[in-house]
Amino acid sequence: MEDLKNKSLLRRSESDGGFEPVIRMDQVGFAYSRDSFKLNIPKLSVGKSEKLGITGPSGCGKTTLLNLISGIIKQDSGSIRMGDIELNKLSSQDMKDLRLVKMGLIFQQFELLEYLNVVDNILLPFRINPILSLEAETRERARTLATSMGLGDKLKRFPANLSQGERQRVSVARALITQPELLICDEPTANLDPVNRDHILDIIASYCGENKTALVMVTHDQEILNRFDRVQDILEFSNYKDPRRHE
Ligand SMILES: Nc1ncnc2c1ncn2[C@@H]1O[C@H](COP(=O)(O)OP(=O)(O)OP(=O)(O)O)[C@@H](O)[C@H]1O
Repeated sequence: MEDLKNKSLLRRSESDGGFEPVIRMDQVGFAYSRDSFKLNIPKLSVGKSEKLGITGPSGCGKTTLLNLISGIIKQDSGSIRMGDIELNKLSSQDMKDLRLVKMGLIFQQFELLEYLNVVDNILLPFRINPILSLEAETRERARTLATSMGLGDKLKRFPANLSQGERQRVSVARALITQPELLICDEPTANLDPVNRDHILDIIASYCGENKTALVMVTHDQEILNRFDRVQDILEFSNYKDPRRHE
């Protein structure tokens, strides 16, 4: 994708005033196979600076939704757009590039590389794809980001020598180092104690607030959902039958 290679898509539009959706789904249908679990999403969008919480019972399709938004899987029908880019029209390489440049992903498992130290784990997006060039300024930014997350004295440590909360802070910094327009989080604090949970959520919220980054986060935790502008229960969009509900 030439635009991405020229990095013109790296720039944010200043004219969108925050109302233009960063991601927009229309009439999206998805099934892993016939006669199985299905998602049907008439409309769902997330605007610049908006914080959308995603919830619903286990198995109702929350991770599937995140995988659709991040282009890891393709919908069967309908459209998913990021700005004016229709995701399913991209080749798989262009989709990977788009994901790398415009999206930050944070998961429940921290997914750090054990043989890289804190700074090099944060810089991973720059190491795996030539469309992002690793400059001295980026390295400095990684150090500053890590320091702002309380990792300033651990920049050269390897993941094995970090606590759970520290590991997740590294993975948050790695998701933010590319200055994404959209941050996608799948239960990012599920493996953390309440103190570390609140610390990570505060870091994410303040980053998104300062940078007008759109946030989509899956969580079961009602306390976390209270922090969001909007909450969407994915059960509404899926044919999943919740065993806890009696007809
Ligand atoms: N690769 C796959 N192939 C077939 N079915 C799948 C696949 N991945 C998930 N499913 C099914 O799709 C449904 C939705 O799964 P998904 O992981 O999106 O749910 P979830 O709401 O994120 O669940 P949890 O809260 O337990 O993580 C489930 O019924 C699951 O069994």
